[in-house]
Amino acid sequence: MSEVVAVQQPIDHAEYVKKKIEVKSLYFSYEGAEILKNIHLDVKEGEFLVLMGPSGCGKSTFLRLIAGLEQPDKGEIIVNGVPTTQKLPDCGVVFQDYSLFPWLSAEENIILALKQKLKKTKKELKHIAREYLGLVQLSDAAKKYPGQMSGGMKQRAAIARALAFGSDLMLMDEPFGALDPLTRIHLQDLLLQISRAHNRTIVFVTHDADEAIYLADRIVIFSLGSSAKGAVTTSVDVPFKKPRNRKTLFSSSEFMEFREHVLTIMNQGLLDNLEEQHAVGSDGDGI
Ligand SMILES: Nc1ncnc2c1ncn2[C@@H]1O[C@H](COP(=O)(O)OP(=O)(O)OP(=O)(O)O)[C@@H](O)[C@H]1O
Repeated sequence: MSEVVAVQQPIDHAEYVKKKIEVKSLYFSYEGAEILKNIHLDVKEGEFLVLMGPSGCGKSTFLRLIAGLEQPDKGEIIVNGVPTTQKLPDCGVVFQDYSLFPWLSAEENIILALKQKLKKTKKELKHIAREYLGLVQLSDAAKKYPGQMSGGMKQRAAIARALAFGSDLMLMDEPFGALDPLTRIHLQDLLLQISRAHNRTIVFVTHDADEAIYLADRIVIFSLGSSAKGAVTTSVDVPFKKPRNRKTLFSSSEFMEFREHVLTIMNQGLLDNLEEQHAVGSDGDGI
């Protein structure tokens, strides 16, 4: 039995654990197509929650709703006890398009974000920006503009900005997708370290099952419903104690079994969806 693998549940379900995010009976549609239907989800303070699921099932939309960038058709999202309709939550975000201002350098992009929040001199803000660019191994690119950076560099600059922003809630949409494997490992460990040291709550989207299991306290799997139905979610607690040793974890039979379990839930969702589409097709106009 490997030393990092634990069979008992690591998540504290005691009542005093504070809820960071409460999603209550959430419905959301784009142009009449229901994307999310009746989603209920609580995220605890300090929890590392990973969202998985096939492309197009609504994971990014769900993050945008939590950030208050979209509003629910029905239901509500409460962050720190306040509905997102009343107040935009204080959160650091990394979205797939990086959202860097093209006319500002990597460093200036971070300084601009910090300026809105921290009462510090330009020199102090620059110092913080440099510190976080260093953490994501981008010190040499501080003066570069987004147009002069690769996809992976822009992604790291956006991560540095979100980390520097210092919010205790981070919403991250496939933040490591464009990175080479070594940089990805480095940033996974950096994120885990920061989340533990500062008790940050993280909601993180990935398509990579290994990354999900290594990082998460809990994985929520989104499955595509039929277009009339909206996505459904399944929540799975990750049964391995933190901090995790990557090598020991990935070589354990418990990890392989759990990975299989997660992938089975994902595949089942896809198969159910295909069957539903087939059933709808055969009831239709008999093509
Ligand atoms: N601004 C928009 N207007 C209309 N439809 C949209 C818009 N944004 C997303 N959609 C649709 O909503 C659905 C969910 O998209 P979303 O980006 O949330 O999925 P996702 O699970 O994050 O996908 P991926 O894994 O590919 O990033 C898709 O069918 C998409 O086409």
